[in-house]
Amino acid sequence: MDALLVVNAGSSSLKFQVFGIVAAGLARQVRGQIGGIGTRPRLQAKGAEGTVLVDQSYAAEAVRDLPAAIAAAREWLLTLDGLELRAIGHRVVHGGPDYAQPVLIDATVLDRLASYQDLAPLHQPNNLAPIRLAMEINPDVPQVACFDTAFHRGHAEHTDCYALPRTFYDQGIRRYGFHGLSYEYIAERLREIAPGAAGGKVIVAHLGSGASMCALSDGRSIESTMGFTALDGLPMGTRPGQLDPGVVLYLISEKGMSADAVSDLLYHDAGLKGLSGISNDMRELLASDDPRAAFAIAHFVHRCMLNAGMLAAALGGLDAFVFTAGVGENSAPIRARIAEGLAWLGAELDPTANDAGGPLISTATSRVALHVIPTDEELMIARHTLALISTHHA
Ligand SMILES: Nc1ncnc2c1ncn2[C@@H]1O[C@H](COP(=O)(O)OP(=O)(O)O)[C@@H](O)[C@H]1O
Ligand SMILES: CC(=O)OP(=O)(O)O
Ligand SMILES: [Mg+2]
Repeated sequence: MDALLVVNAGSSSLKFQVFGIVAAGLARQVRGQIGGIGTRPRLQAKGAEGTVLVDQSYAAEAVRDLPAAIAAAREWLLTLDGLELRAIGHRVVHGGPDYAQPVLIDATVLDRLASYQDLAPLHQPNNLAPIRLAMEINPDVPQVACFDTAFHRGHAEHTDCYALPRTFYDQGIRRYGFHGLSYEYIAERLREIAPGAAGGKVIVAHLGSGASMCALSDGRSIESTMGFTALDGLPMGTRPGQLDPGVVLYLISEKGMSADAVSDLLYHDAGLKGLSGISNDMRELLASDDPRAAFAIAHFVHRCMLNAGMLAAALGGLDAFVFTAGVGENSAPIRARIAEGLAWLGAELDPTANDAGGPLISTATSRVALHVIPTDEELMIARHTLALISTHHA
């Protein structure tokens, strides 16, 4: 069967899917991930009918980082039979000022994407490594890059800029926003499951190891909590979210930290991990009775509530609020606490529906509909990849 492989390297997970290319379009064959990288690594994959193909846990040291996860996933994928690889679609977190659409990758494109490495150090190297590997091993298989930033590129310029002299904007120092493939997928799903709200004012909260929110107006992104890099906005597993830039200046000039040391702090040792001193993994914090875990969670919920208010202002109201990604899809207690912070906007949680995981978790009288929608960045990537290789070969 002709097949398309999709690779999505996140900050704590490597997700992958294999699709058959059939007359009707795409037929999912495998959906898998290695999650809990560096904490509780676990390779899981399911087949077309949801049958478990593999479920294997590793010691934390065995899959310490994304490159190790890529190697482990590759080893497992090579055991699959009967698939003729026709294309590979990749999530590439940063598309910089150049890419507002998915692109077929060649050496020139790859060089340009590598030049954004410092703008997404947690992701871009891990997004590009499998591209280079596949170019070496299968140079004839076309590869497509799909960007987290692309969905936000329609933002109005006055929302997309920092209040810096104009020349900085022209140099590409802008509020790009991320998780765009997830938001694009949710906007599509909303049109199917809640067409009324989909045409209105919606906030989508992508709460995973990386976390952000997006304001959707009639299905288009008009604002996001992330900016130039994926450090801004909400607190995350190991990133602080919004931070006064004065803190960075102070650490360098007064505390003698090098730029590398500050970068390490902001990408690897801050966020839930830094604040709790326990873990970057929300599951471990929820399970802990250490007060520092509760403190980190309280901070996370507080910042989610504040950022939701900001995006509601950008939209001029709110019709629906969507929870997605690892925490948003799986944690009823976190959803409940964030929903409490949306009560002033007219959101009313249905606790039974929330505990059952949704999909609709608001009461019948709630003025704001609350949804849980599992995201599928890989499906979005597969569609873009198929569309690009089809036009390219036509
Ligand atoms: N049942 C759960 N309760 C709370 N948090 C969860 C649960 N399941 C997964 N998570 C959180 O989701 C995170 C992973 O989300 P995911 O969207 O896959 O992240 P990423 O793509 O950024 O690596 C984990 O770090 C974990 O904290
Ligand atoms: C951009 C980003 O933070 O991605 P992830 O949530 O997959 O780490
Ligand atoms: Mg992710």
